[in-house]
Amino acid sequence: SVLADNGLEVMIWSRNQKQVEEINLKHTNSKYLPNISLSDRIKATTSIEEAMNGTAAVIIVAPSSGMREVASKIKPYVHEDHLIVHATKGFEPKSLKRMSQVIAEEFTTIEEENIAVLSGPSHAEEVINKSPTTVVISSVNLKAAEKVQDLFINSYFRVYTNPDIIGVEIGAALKNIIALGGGMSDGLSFGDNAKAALITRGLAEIARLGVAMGANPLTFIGLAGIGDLVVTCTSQHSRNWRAGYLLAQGNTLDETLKKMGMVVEGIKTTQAAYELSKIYDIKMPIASELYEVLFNKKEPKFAVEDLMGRVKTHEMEDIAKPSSKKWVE
Ligand SMILES: NC(=O)C1=CN([C@@H]2O[C@H](COP(=O)(O)OP(=O)(O)OC[C@H]3O[C@@H](n4cnc5c(N)ncnc54)[C@H](OP(=O)(O)O)[C@@H]3O)[C@@H](O)[C@H]2O)C=CC1
Ligand SMILES: O=C(CO)COP(=O)(O)O
Repeated sequence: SVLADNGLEVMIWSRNQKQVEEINLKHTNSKYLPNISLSDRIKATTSIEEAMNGTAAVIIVAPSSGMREVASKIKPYVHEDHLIVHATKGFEPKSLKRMSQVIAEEFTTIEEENIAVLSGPSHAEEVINKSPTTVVISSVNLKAAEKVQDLFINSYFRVYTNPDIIGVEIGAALKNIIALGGGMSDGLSFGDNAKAALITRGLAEIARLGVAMGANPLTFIGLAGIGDLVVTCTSQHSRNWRAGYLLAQGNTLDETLKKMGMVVEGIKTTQAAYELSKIYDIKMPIASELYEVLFNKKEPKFAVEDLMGRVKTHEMEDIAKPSSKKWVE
C-alpha cells in the first residue's frame, strides 16, 4: 500500500486463488486486513512468472519458515539488476541462518549488494491507515539501501538507512521472543514495571547475542532494536504479544496457534535463540525461560519466579564490569 500510494504499480503474488480474486475484484484482503480498502494500483496473481514480469524490485514478506521455498520459486525469474528486499522477521529453522543469507544462497545471480532488509516498528494495521511510521532499510550497499528508501519514503512512512544488516535482522527476529513475554506479563496481570523490565533486560540479551554474531551494538538502540521491541511488547496488534497473552491465560501452544491463525514468528525464534545462545555461549535468561514455557510446559508464573530469583549480578553483566577498586571508591 505504501508503494501504491507512492504511485508505483504493485503486483502481489499469493498461493491462494481466492485471495487473489478478492484483491483484484473487491480491492480487499479480508482475512489478513479486515475492513480495509486497497489501492487499485495493487493487483494480485497466483503466477510467479506474471508477478515477476517487468519488475524492478521484489519484496519478499513470507514467514521465515517459508522464505527458502518462496525464494526458490522466484529464482528462475530473477535477474542481476533486481533489487531484492525482505521484511521477514525470523531465522531459518534448523540452519539458524538470517533471511538475507537464505536469499543470497538461493539467488546466486544476485550480488549481495542488491539485497536489502526492511525492518522497524511497523504494524501493518497502522501503516495501512497511514499512521506515522518509521523504519530502517539495511543493505551492505548504501546505494541499494537508498534506492529502496526512495521507493518507500513518504509523508507517513519515514525510512532511514542503516548499514548493519546483521544487527537489523537479529533485532527484528529476537524482539518477537520478548514480545511473547510482554503478552505473558499482561496475561498474568503484571504491571508496567514488569513490562519495562522485560523490554530493558530483553534488549540486553538481544544485544549480547547480536554483538557475538557480528552486529553493531548501536543498531539495538535504533528502530530495528528498541523501536520494534517497544511496539511489539506493548501493542495489541502484535501477534507475538497476543500469543503470549493466550499462553499466560492457560492455553496450550497448540490451542494458542489455532486461535491466532496468523504467523507467530517468536515461537520458532525462541527455539533458534535457545540454540544460538548455546553455540555462541551467551546468557539469554528470558529466551531460555520462554523456551521452557513453550516447549517443556513450564508454567509462565514459575518462569517469572526463576527469572526474578537468578543469582544476583551486575546490570551490564558480560558487557561492562567496573573494576572493584573504582566500585569501592
Ligand atoms: N504483520 C506485520 O505488521 C508485520 C509482519 N512482519 C513480518 O512479515 C512476515 C510475514 O508476516 P505476516 O504477513 O504478518 O504473516 P501472516 O500470517 O499475516 O501472513 C502470512 C502470509 O504468508 C503466506 N505464506 C506463508 N507461508 C508461505 C509459503 N511457504 N509460501 C507462500 N506463501 C506463504 C500466507 O499465505 P496463506 O494465507 O496461503 O497461508 C499469508 O499470505 C513475518 O516474518 C513477520 O514477522 C514484519 C513487519 C510487520
Ligand atoms: O514486527 C511487527 C511490527 O513491527 C509485527 O509483529 P507481530 O508479528 O508480533 O505482529
